[in-house]
Amino acid sequence: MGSGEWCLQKRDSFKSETLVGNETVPEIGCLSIIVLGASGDLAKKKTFPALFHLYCQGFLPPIEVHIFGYARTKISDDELRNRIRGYLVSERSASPSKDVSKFLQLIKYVSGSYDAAEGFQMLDKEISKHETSKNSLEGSSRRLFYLALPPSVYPSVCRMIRRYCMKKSNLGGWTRIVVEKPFGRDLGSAEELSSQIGELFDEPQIYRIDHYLGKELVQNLLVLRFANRFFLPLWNRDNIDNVQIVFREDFGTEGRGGYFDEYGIIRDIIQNHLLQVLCLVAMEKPVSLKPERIRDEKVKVLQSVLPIKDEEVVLGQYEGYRDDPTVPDHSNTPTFATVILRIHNERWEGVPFILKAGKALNSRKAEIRVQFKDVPGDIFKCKKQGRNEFVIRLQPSEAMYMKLMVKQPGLEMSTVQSELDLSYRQRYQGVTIPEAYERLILDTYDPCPFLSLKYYCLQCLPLQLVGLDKR
Ligand SMILES: NC(=O)C1=CN([C@@H]2O[C@H](COP(=O)(O)OP(=O)(O)OC[C@H]3O[C@@H](n4cnc5c(N)ncnc54)[C@H](OP(=O)(O)O)[C@@H]3O)[C@@H](O)[C@H]2O)C=CC1
Ligand SMILES: O=C1O[C@H](COP(=O)(O)O)[C@@H](O)[C@H](O)[C@H]1O
Repeated sequence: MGSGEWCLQKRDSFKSETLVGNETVPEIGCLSIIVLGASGDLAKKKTFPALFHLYCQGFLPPIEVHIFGYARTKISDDELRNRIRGYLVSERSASPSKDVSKFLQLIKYVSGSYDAAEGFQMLDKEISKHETSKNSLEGSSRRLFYLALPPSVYPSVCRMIRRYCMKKSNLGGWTRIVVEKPFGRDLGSAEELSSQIGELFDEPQIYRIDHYLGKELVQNLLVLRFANRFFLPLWNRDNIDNVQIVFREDFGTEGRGGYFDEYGIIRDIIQNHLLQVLCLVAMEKPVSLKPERIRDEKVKVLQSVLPIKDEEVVLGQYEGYRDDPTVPDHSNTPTFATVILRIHNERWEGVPFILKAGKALNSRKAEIRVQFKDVPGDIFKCKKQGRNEFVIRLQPSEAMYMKLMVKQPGLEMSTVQSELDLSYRQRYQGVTIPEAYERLILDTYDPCPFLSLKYYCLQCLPLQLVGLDKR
């Protein structure tokens, strides 16, 4: 590759193998992806678009794949297709409108409740019909159930899947379930949920996902921290003054009040997305990239977090939140929160980790801002111009930049703050960065050979560990 040219390494699809007893069996059966909660926000904005991107790249060959939507809302196949059509945009498609139409034809919709046999029996019938039409051998079919639903219905949905939608899997087939955050409301409910799901499915069948772990620059954190000599000696309390991890969104609940009001911004964003990022910023080097080893280091960070002080929490609710018809009139659910976490260990003692998240703010941004301490003995008197900062912008427009002091070009010896800027759009021109959900979903049915399975699907982080469960 010549200098200045960059490309995104393309990942080849390959035929996975699955372990049946002591033998590995190739996965040859057809694949059904079932999106439960297909009428919802996540399904429309993230799940179906991610499936579309995978389709455009050849990771969902129509010859072996079918997609099902399931929810209570009574709509036809075409109505579901029309709801999601506008969200299907792919820079990787040579003929977008043709691809959209072909992709939408792969989708079938089944309506039913989340706790009654009838709907799931109907769903099973439709999936089986598709498997038969693809001549999939009994025992070889793969079924991926994606729960784009509030966690309150996970247990009943899992019971229904277990009872009515499981098939033999002795010829390389499998049934997997994907569950979203927030995983319960607090430690007690998370543990209860875990044991309820654990009674129905084996651990390798369960994927608990947090899509922030699939974002390009969150993925980059491990590389950045542990493959660069110059960050190693600086990444500690001697040099870092504070770390800010910020999520801002410029829209409100938009009809999702039924889900959001039950959880609030802390459970929706801070406990999962921002804590996962905090763990990657603060943890020690794991002994390998195995998911269990990364999890071990994250848990150590969380166990070192001190109970949060009331005076280090700010909560708020945006004006107009209660005007959303899906939000109860007297709700006091926070839509904004700032929380300071303090990690009581050798590396981070005294360094505040400031976590901020808010909906309906004036801009959309997610970033990590590492602020360094002032230089001791400042002979240039440049403190007022700002400190060194290292910023990792997760979105929009992925970038990393370092704010640093330089000499103002010219005859005088004066200082000015400038930036070393690695903006991805500029640096990796022509490269399309995958959406977080693309990676996550692909890994649930076609694990990457270079990374361990479940790399992105780490255990949930209990709220109680950091005392967030009381809010
Ligand atoms: N939206 C997003 O951007 C993201 C969401 N998530 C997670 O995905 C999950 C779903 O989120 P989202 O799609 O936004 O939520 P929605 O509020 O849109 O709910 C999804 C669907 O679930 C059904 N539903 C909603 N509330 C209830 C309820 N109380 N009981 C039973 N069914 C209900 C509805 O379908 P019907 O009535 O037709 O059955 C709805 O269309 C959540 O756990 C969320 O944290 C994760 C990442 C991003
Ligand atoms: O998990 C969630 O994330 C989305 C924001 O995701 P992003 O990738 O667009 O940053 C948020 O809107 C939603 O409330 C929450 O459930």
